[in-house]
Amino acid sequence: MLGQIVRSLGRMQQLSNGLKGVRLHQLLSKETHGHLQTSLENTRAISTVSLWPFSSQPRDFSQPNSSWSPEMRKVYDHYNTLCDPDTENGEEKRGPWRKLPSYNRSIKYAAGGIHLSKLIQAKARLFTRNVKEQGATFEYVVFVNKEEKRCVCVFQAGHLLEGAPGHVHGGAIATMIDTVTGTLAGFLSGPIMTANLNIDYRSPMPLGSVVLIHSALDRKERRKTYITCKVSSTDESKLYTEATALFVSIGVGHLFGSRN
Ligand SMILES: CCCCCCCCCC(=O)SCCNC(=O)CCNC(=O)[C@H](O)C(C)(C)COP(=O)(O)OP(=O)(O)OC[C@H]1O[C@@H](n2cnc3c(N)ncnc32)[C@H](O)[C@@H]1OP(=O)(O)O
Repeated sequence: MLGQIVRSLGRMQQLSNGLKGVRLHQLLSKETHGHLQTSLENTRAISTVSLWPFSSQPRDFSQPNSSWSPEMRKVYDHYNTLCDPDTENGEEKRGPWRKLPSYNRSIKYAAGGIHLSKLIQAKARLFTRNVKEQGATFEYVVFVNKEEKRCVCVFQAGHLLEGAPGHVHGGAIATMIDTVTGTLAGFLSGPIMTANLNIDYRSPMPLGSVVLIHSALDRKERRKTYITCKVSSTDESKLYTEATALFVSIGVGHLFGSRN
């Protein structure tokens, strides 16, 4: 068995060596190459979150899927259109809005530090993206406006997030607030951790709701990034939750027990 694995690895190595120097378009059909090229171009535009340390192509969980309600899709389309480039005098100009991709794993080894077993490291998944059934928990997509230092998340709360009967669990709402404010803080300040989160729950959020989570930079002070957050209905007539969050910038060693 072990011998078989070693031989397979050897064959893969030979194949990989043989492929060196071969261009991508020589390996793929014209159409596949075109799709890949477009998706690479879209990914390149997103500066801080595009480094993917794994060998396989990751799935972007923030793409529309069949569980999305018409309301979720409509708001997504609205913000997605803001990300489209404008053409002026035949020249493409990009506005300040970007859609951020969303994967189900964080950066290898930063998932929990070197003290975790290889098995746990391999199985670790992002909390908000760890249920396979589409629409059951957190369906969301984040759009960021770099110039205005703010972002908006369109969030559809699934049936497995129940807290009070028929309504979304406060911890699930806190999770989304931490995720969205943390995404913005990370986008603006690089590696950070949540130091403080204050939440005011203003009205109960029915399960299945589609809501907007607006986050904005309040201020930066040395290593501290302060973010404000409001959760409302998509027409912004109903306020569900308000929050403030503090993120502290960390060095690479922080998650490994070192202060450097
Ligand atoms: C790709 C998907 C993206 C999803 C984004 C998800 C984001 C989610 C992020 C998280 O949920 S992280 C998990 C929850 N957070 C933690 O586990 C953090 C645990 N706490 C720590 O690791 C440390 O306490 C922390 C990094 C927050 C700060 O420790 P440090 O030793 O680096 O900082 P230090 O104590 O020297 O404080 C630095 C500054 O922050 C201030 N500070 C620290 N903790 C504070 C606090 N809790 N409240 C108020 N201020 C605080 C502190 O007073 C000081 O202010 P000054 O610069 O003015 O002196």
